[in-house]
This record gives sequence, structure tokens and C-alpha cells, in this order.
Amino acid sequence: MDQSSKSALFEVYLRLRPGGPTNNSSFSLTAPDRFLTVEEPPTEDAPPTHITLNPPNDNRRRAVEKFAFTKVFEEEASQLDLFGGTGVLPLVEGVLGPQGGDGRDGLLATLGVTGSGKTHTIMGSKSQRGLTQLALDVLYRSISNNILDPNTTTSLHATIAASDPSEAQVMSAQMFLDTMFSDPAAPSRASSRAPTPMVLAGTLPIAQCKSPPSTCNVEDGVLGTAALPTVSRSPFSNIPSYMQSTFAQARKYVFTKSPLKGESYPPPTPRRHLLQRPSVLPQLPNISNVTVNADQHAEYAILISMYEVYNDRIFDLLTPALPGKSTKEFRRRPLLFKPTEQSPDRKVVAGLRKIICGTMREALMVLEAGLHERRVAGTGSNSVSSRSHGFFCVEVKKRRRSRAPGAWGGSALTIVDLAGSERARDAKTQGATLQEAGKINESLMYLGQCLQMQSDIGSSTKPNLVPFRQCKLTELLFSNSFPSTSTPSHHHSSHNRNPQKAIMIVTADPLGDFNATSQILRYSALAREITVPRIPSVTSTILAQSTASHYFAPRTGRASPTETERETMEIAALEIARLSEEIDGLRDALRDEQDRRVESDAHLESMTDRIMEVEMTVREEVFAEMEAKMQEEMRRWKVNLAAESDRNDEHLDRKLEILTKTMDLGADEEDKENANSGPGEDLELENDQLRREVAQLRRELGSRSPSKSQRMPLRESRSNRTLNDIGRSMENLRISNAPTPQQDKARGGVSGSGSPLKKVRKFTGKKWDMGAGDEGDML
Ligand SMILES: Nc1ncnc2c1ncn2[C@@H]1O[C@H](COP(=O)(O)OP(=O)(O)OP(=O)(O)O)[C@@H](O)[C@H]1O
Repeated sequence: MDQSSKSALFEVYLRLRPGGPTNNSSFSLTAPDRFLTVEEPPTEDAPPTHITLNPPNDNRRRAVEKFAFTKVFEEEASQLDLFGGTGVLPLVEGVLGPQGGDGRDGLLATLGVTGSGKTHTIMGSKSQRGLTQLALDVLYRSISNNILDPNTTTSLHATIAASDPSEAQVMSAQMFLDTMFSDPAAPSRASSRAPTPMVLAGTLPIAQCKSPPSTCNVEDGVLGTAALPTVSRSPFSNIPSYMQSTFAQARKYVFTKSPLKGESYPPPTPRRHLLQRPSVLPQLPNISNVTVNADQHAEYAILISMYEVYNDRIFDLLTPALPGKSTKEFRRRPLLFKPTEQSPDRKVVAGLRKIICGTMREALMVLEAGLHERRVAGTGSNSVSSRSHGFFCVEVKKRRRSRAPGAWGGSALTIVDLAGSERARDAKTQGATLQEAGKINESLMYLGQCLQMQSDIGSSTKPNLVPFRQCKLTELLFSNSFPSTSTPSHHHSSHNRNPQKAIMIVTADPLGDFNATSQILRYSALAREITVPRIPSVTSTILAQSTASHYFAPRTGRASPTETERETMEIAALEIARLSEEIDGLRDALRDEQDRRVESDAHLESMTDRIMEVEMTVREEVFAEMEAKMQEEMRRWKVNLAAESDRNDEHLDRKLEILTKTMDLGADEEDKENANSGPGEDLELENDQLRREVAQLRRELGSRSPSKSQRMPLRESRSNRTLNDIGRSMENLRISNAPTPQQDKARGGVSGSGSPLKKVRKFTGKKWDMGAGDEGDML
């Protein structure tokens, strides 16, 4: 395997994590198989550079892969071995620019599966310092004679703030630390979500809170959110002498939280919980004898800034979250990576808070404060897992040492603790953390693409070929990788910037997740070789596919025909491995999907049954209610009908009674008249006519009111009798036609002087009318 094609933009080292119980390994009675072996170096003196990945013995046809790195650090390698053997020292020296000029930007990053030891390597542990602390140590010691003391150099703050191209809030370390940390004599319970190795003393409960009562929040049992330390001394007690003149303004900042117009000094942001000042810092490994060259003709100042890339957005880690206006929720404002007025040709993270640190201790304290802010959430894979990509920037400001010092220039050392890649399935995460895992994996995939591409082109002069603008992470990591011309507006001159020197330390757990580790190594290794165990018959088909070369482009330059064949076979084998893995994944997904389908079908069925049951019940209830209402209505209607019918009968009876009485009266009158006058033929005729009318009337009554037919006999007998009486009366009428005045009087209500016959007719007509009207009412 040719390793000459080593990465042009990154040196890539591999560090293996020592075995032992890990958070990410699920409980198992059998020890996990080691899938990674380190190849023997060709000579005894040479460090190992190659490793082999042996896939686990399962059904999948996976190739044995061999990877090459700049150097491989095995499990027993110490932090000091890493520090001395990974090129961190040249990186620091490059930033200091011992030969004059601005120096060269340096980037140190760790990449690996979650839990593989990235944070341990870069930030250290409780007893061992990481590469960050060691780099700071050697940096500060190397410029100890040239570094400016911010407490005594009056113009330092102002000149640095003026020269900063990134619209930063430049602040002295003392001011910043006073707003972040409580007095050592007043320990708080503030706890870091990302416990860092530097804080040896634990956090204290409220019972141990020795600060004045005003700073203790009784409700939640932690130090109050009233930000400024109302502890034993004023937050301004440490204001350096040169700033005493602006003390009043600074005080105003603190209490109004808004900077004065035109003022460059930023207000310290109030904190919710003050952190405890670390009392003891780890000292090991000891590198007190190690220094690098610095520019002896220059004076230096160090600015520390920290930010994280979380869900593809940049957040300042040194500006604590502030409560929102509408909601009381603490929110952080995302920052932009953009060109600024003073840096038109080069993107910078704009608006960061930058802290001038005169000593290493101050720098470490700022680091501790930043780590506290870093978003860390426990996941199934690693109980203290970094859920963001953390950036720690050490800007080394440099200017020519003279009575009239020139403008500040310099370079930066950026140390990146990348979030661990993980399988969402393994992480057992939910909701927001699942989204985090997706974003992390996506950004790492883009990083892998950039690493592969930059290896393939083998040149650092073609930025367009490295697709680093796909996400914030790769933009931040690679934008300084190419030579650029910087034109600071206030200089009115342009100067060439050197491309950054970058080191990537890949961490791997040989007993961890094979697939995830293999993927990371494929992305990051400088070269690889594949031993094909068995080429399936589909290989030829796959070989024909040009897409394969898109995914796994050859890493070496031009190849001979046999090499080409071999590479093609490797590509095919890798493609087969990838496809079979994908198929397995899809099969799992399909099985899950089928289970879910069966579940939802059963649910649907039971829901349908339930709906039908409910519908039946409702129908029955409605029907019963309707039935009851109908019965009630029917009963009411019958009662009304009977009452109405009785009323009609009564009415009819009364009418007939009146008619009978009237006819009786008429007959009496007639008798009297007959007594006075002789019989006449006209009266006889009229009598017949009346009989017919009465008969007709009776028929009408009978046909109009069938319900009364049963009563008819009674009425008929009465009517017969009445008719006989009428007949008799008519006979009498023949005798006397005219009533006497006395008879008129005796008749009472019946007035008028017409003949009785006319009256009978009148009643008959009236009765007819009424009968018809009554029937109409009844209907
Ligand atoms: N070289 C090592 N020596 C001893 N312990 C180690 C080493 N590497 C890792 N560990 C331990 O393994 C655990 C996980 O390591 P660490 O937190 O550094 O992983 P990580 O890759 O940073 O994980 P994440 O990406 O989730 O943050 C820690 O307890 C750490 O102390």
C-alpha cells in the first residue's frame, strides 16, 4: 500500500483506546472480539503506521480492510506520547511565527466514534492533561519574555479591539472571570454539564453555600440567578489600573446590560449560576522542559475564544445564554461565519467574545467556563457525550517590538473536539437528541467527503475541488486550508496568508462498534487496501457501474493496468460490503415496518368494531326515544280527539234541542192559528216541504258524522218523536198562522214578527252551516 499519497491538508494519526468497561458496550457475558490489529512496522525503529480491520464472523460478506496513517498510537500510548509524536509542537511553533511575519494557522482536531477517546485525548482527564492544556503550556512558556501583560500595558485592550476583524467583544480575562466564577471563599453548587478534568474540587450543595443570603436561591437550592457576584467583593475590584477611568461606564454596563454608544468595552453578561473557581489544575504530564521557538523581535498577546457548532449553527461558548424577551427561557444567539468590513476576503466567526489572557491559568479558566457552556446530553452510547463540535481558538496576536509598535497581526491555533458519530439505533436517543445525532452524522459525512477529496487531488491549491462549503463544520475546518490573499480594509494593503497546518487525531476502540469504526477509518485514512475474501458473481456487474468509483475513488495517482484491475476489484468488494450492509439495514427497517403495519391493522380493526358498537348503541337509544315520543304524542292526540268529539256531540245535541224547542213552539203557535183560521192548501204543501227538509237534514247528519252512528238510534227516536211533534205542530199551524202579541212576548229572545215557518227555515239553515263548520274544525 502506497502511503506517499498522504493527505495534503491533514496529517492523520490514529490512537487506539485501551480496553475495559465502557459506557457504550451493552452488558454481555462474553468479551467482545477485537476486530482491529496493528501491523508490524517494516523496521524495528519505525513507528506502526498500518492497521487491519477484520470483520466479525457473521453472514455478511465483508472485505478485510487495511488502513494507513501517519502514525498509529496503540492502547498503551500516554498523553505525552501523543503530544510529542503528533506534530503539535511544530503546530504551536508555526503559530508563533519564529521567522517573523504573521505565522501559520494551526488546526488540531479529533475524530472518532462516540466514546472512542476524543475528549480524553484533546482535553485530558482529571489526572492527565490533554493536548490543549499541553499546547497552552508550551505556548505561554515559549513567549514568556515577549507576552504583554494586559494589567500594565495600557493600550493593549484598545489596540487589540481596534485591530480585530471579526466584530468581536474583546474583554480582559479578569473582568470575564469575575462574572463567570464565584469567589473561591464562596463556593457555589454550579455544576458543569461537561465535567472537565481541570476542576478537581466538586461542586457544593446549598448547605455549604457560604455566600451572603442574597445570592442563594432558596427555591431551587442553588445560587441565585442574580448574576453579578454579590459575594464578598465588588465585581470591579479586579479592574486593572488602566481601566479605572472607565470604571463608572463599566459599572453602568453591568447594571443596564447595554453597551454605551461608541464604547468598545463589552458588558460582562450576567450568569445564572456562578461557577466554582478551580483550585487545583492537573500538572501531568510535566513538560516544563519543552519550549518552541518564538519571534524574539515581536511582542505577543493571547486572545481566547470558544464556540460550538450545534445543529449546523455556531454559538459562542463564552457568552452565556440570556433570557428571551417574551419567554423566560434562556436563549443563545447563533453567530455568522462571514466576511466582515475588516476582513472582506476571509470569512470569520463574527461577534464572538474574545478574552485577553495574560497567563496560562487565565486561559485554562476561560476554557473551563467555555466547556461548562458546551452542550452535552447523555445518550445511550456515552453517558457524557459531546453533542456538538467544540472549537477552542487561541489567537496569537503579534506585532513588531519597538517604541512605536506596528499593527497587530498573527495567527490562530484552533483545537476542535468533534462530536462522536454514532448510529441513531445504538444511541437509543429520542426527539431533539435524535435530531442532534442526525446533524452530527451528516456533518461528519461531509467532513469525510472533504478528507477523501483532498487526499485524492493530492494538492492544497485547489479549494474548489474540496466540497467544504456543504456545512458549517467543514467550512470552519477547511476555509483556512488554502492560500489566500487577505486585504484588511484599514491597512489598504494585501498580504498572502499561508494555508493552515492541520493535524487530525482519529480515535478508535478496537472492541467497539465495527461498522462505525470502519466507516470513520475509511473517511480519514491516508491510504487503504482491501483483501477480498470471496468475489461474488455480481462483481462484474458492479465493476461496470461507474457510480462505484464515485463513492470510492482511488487514492493513488495514475495506476498501471494491473493496479487498475486490483483497485477495481477493491472498489467492487467495498461496494459489495456497503450494499450488503445497506440490504441488512433495509431488511431490518422492512421488518420493523411490517411489525408496525400489523400493529396498526389490528388497531384499525378494533377501532372499526368499537365504532360499530357505538353506532348500534346510539341507534337503539334514538329509536327508543322516538318510540316513546310517538306513543306520548299518540296518546295526547287520542285524548284531544275524544274531547273534541264529545264537545261536538254536545254542541249538536244542544242545537237539536234548540231546534226541537223551536219547532214545538212553532207547533203551538200553529195550533193556535189553526184554531182561528181554516185549513189551507198552501200550508199543507209547506208542511210536506218541511218534512222533506228535516229528512234531508237527518240524512246529512248521518253521513257527515259516522262516529255518531251509534248514537243515532237514540237521536233518531228523539228525532222521530220530534218530527211527529213537528207534524202535529204543522197541523196546528194550519189553524192559526199569526201569533198573538202575548205569544211573541212569551217567546223571549226570539224576536221578529215573521211566520214560524220562516223561523224554522232559518234555524235549519243555521244548523246546516254550523254542522259544516264543526266538521271542518274536526277535520
Ligand atoms: N486513552 C485512554 N486512556 C484511558 N481512558 C480513556 C482513553 N480514551 C478514552 N478513555 C475513557 O473512555 C471514556 C470515553 O472517552 P471520551 O469521553 O474521551 O470519548 P469521546 O470520543 O470524546 O466521546 P464523545 O464523542 O461521546 O464525547 C472516558 O471515560 C475516558 O476517560
